[in-house]
Formats: sequence, C-alpha cells, structure tokens
Amino acid sequence: MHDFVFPRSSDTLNALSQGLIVSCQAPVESPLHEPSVIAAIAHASILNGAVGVRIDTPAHIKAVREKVTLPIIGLWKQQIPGYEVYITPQFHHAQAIAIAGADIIAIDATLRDRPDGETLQTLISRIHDELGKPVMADVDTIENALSAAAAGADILGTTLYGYTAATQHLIPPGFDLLTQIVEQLNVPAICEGGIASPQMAKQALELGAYAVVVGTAITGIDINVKAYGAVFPNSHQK
Ligand SMILES: CC(=O)N[C@H](C=O)[C@@H](O)[C@H](O)[C@H](O)COP(=O)(O)O
Repeated sequence: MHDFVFPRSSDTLNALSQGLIVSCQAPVESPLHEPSVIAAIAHASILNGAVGVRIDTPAHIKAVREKVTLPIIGLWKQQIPGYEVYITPQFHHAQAIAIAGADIIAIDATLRDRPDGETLQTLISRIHDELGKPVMADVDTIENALSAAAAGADILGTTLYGYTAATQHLIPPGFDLLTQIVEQLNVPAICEGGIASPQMAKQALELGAYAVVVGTAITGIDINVKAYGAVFPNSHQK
C-alpha cells in the first residue's frame, strides 16, 4: 500500500483510504430517483461503514449533503448530442455539483472530444483552480489513465472499463486495468464497476486499490429485482 501525498483536499482523500464507497444512483424512471430517497440510501450506507458515497446530479448531492458529512464524490451524467462523454462532461456541470456540496468531482477522463473545445487538461485545471476541488478521473484504459494523471487527476477510477468503444468487449470489474494503474502510476486507483460481492471488493484491495466503489450490487434495487424476476414464472416485469 502506497502512502500518497495529496496536493489538495488531503483530509477528504485520506478519508477514503482502504474504504468502501457506495454509489447511490437510480434509473431516472425509478421511484428511487428522488433526492430524499437517495439521501436515505446514502445515509444508511454511511451508518453501516461506508467511508463515502458517489452521487449523480446536483439535486441528489444537495439532499445527501444534508444527511452526510463524509466525502461525497459528485458527478452529473449528461448526454450531449454528438458527444460520447457523459460523466460531468463540461465545466459548468462540475461547478453545479461543487455548489451542491460535492467534495470530489468525478469526470469522464477519456480523451474523447468534448463540447466547446474543452480539453481534459483545461477541465481538470479549472476544477482545481476555480472550484478548489480534487478530481476523480473515470477512465477505461491505461493510456487514458496515464494522460489523466499527466493532466493532474487526483485519483483514478476504473469506472469506464467496459463502457467505451475501446473497451466494450471487456467485462467489469477492470482488475487488469487496476493492476496496470497500480504498477505504472503513483496516483491512487479506485476500483469501480462490476464489483458484485465482498470477495470481489477484497480482491480489488489486494490488487492495490486505494478504495472500492460498489453501486448496483448494493443499491440497484430496480435491476436486481428485475434479474430475480427473470427466473420466476410468475413475474409481471418482462
Ligand atoms: C459506466 C457508468 O456510467 N457508471 C456509473 C458511474 O457513476 C454508474 O452507473 C455505476 O453504477 C457505478 O460506476 C458503479 O458501478 P457498479 O454499479 O457496476 O457497481
């Protein structure tokens, strides 16, 4: 386990070390996609030992902030026509989630095109300089992890492994990407995506993960019930 020296918000980043971060998100069409519900799920996660939470949208972050003092990794998923980046694609999205109360700003840190000629480098620099927040760089490949680290990312996440054109043939968790980051970079790596059991989370830590984000396996009621329903002859959800 490395000892990392963080240039900014070191208390926040140190608080995540070797801990479980719960991603509390719900499909837009779900009754769970409601600020007070997401806040309750986040609060329950913290009460049961999570060191932080990962939350989408300013409204949900604001509601969670009222219940939770531990670190919030904030993001804002926004589809922009003509662009593939969707996790906090532009600076104004980052600004909105910072204002809502996020401690760490998660962004798509691939080198795919962004609107208005913004680059990964300028986006990270503006989040640091204008918002004073650390950046979690969600990546899919070691090449993008290297460029995100060079652009100043404070932590790297394997979040996009399996979710980009370059990696769509791969199935999360990205343990191979995690290992490459741990071996090649001196930036903490968060294993996120596809962690489906405590054993898998333990494996991520053993491979050198700084922390582990678990979403669907813990908070994905809609998808999990649907998966159970698929094996029941008497299920009204097809
Ligand atoms: C690719 C993408 O958009 N991932 C999102 C990022 O915030 C979430 O939809 C995931 O639930 C999260 O990464 C946690 O992963 P998992 O739910 O597999 O534990």
